[in-house]
Amino acid sequence: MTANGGPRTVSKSGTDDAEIESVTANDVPLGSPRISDPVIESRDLDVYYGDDQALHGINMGIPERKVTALIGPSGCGKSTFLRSINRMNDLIDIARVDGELRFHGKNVYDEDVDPVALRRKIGMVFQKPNPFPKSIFDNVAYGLRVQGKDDDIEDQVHSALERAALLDEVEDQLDSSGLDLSGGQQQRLCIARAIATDPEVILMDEPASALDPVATSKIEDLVEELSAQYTVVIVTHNMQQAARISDTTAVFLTGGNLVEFDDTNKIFENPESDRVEDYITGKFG
Ligand SMILES: Nc1ncnc2c1ncn2[C@@H]1O[C@H](COP(=O)(O)OP(=O)(O)OP(=O)(O)O)[C@@H](O)[C@H]1O
Repeated sequence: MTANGGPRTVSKSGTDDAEIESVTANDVPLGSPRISDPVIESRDLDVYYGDDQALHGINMGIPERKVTALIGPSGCGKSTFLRSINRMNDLIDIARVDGELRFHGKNVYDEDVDPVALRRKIGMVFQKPNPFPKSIFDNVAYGLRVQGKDDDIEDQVHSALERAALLDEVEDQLDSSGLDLSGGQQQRLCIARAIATDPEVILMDEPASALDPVATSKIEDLVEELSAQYTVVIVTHNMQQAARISDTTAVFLTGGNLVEFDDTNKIFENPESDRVEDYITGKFG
């Protein structure tokens, strides 16, 4: 489990000036592995809800085709950061973003970026499975039809269900309602829906927190498999889950600060920050 380019430690005390210079943003979290060509990069990202600042100067590069976990205590801004990646915060009237969030080097907050087109490239799966009240087939076909990509739709739906590790269980009931599936199956259906239109990035906000242990384990296996093809960014409250499935881990702490970001093994075995160590070992949070 290594980030692209391997784990490279840059401490805030500044032992490697060249490395710090290469980060044009003002401040980097502890750790900060060198990631060549990150698919997503936040630079001095601040997010406000009205007068309240939820995120402070987040600087982070997310490696391509890896699983990056966002962890930290409740209210520290994990979901806010996740939503800032595909501009879902635009849907919250009082939310405001400063700084940059780059996707392949382009700031997604530039005026010429269409958030709907952006969300086709950066899909999202939510905490509570939210299939449409339609058949299993139509759930997966929905985005393809909206985008006019309905050639070979049968094949595309089958392929998405297969990649979401659901096809074997639903092959004979594609016309049944998606709402009749179990919670775990519904979540995999939502993942199939998200990947059917072939995004590059999948954002997941605690996708297994509403599921039982067996369904959770299936989602975890699936997340690892998906990272062969997609960049996955996942918010989780479950530290064992982050340790099991992610390659890199970002630790946010109370107040909306990204304190440490590194190779997952490093975060869990030998974090730089005492506060992160206290959090990981369950002393608070
Ligand atoms: N829609 C909103 N309107 C106003 N404030 C919000 C909104 N969403 C989040 N916040 C505030 O922003 C801060 C960060 O919340 P966020 O949900 O991003 O944290 P989180 O780390 O994901 O929390 P949790 O683990 O509990 O889901 C919190 O103080 C929260 O109250």
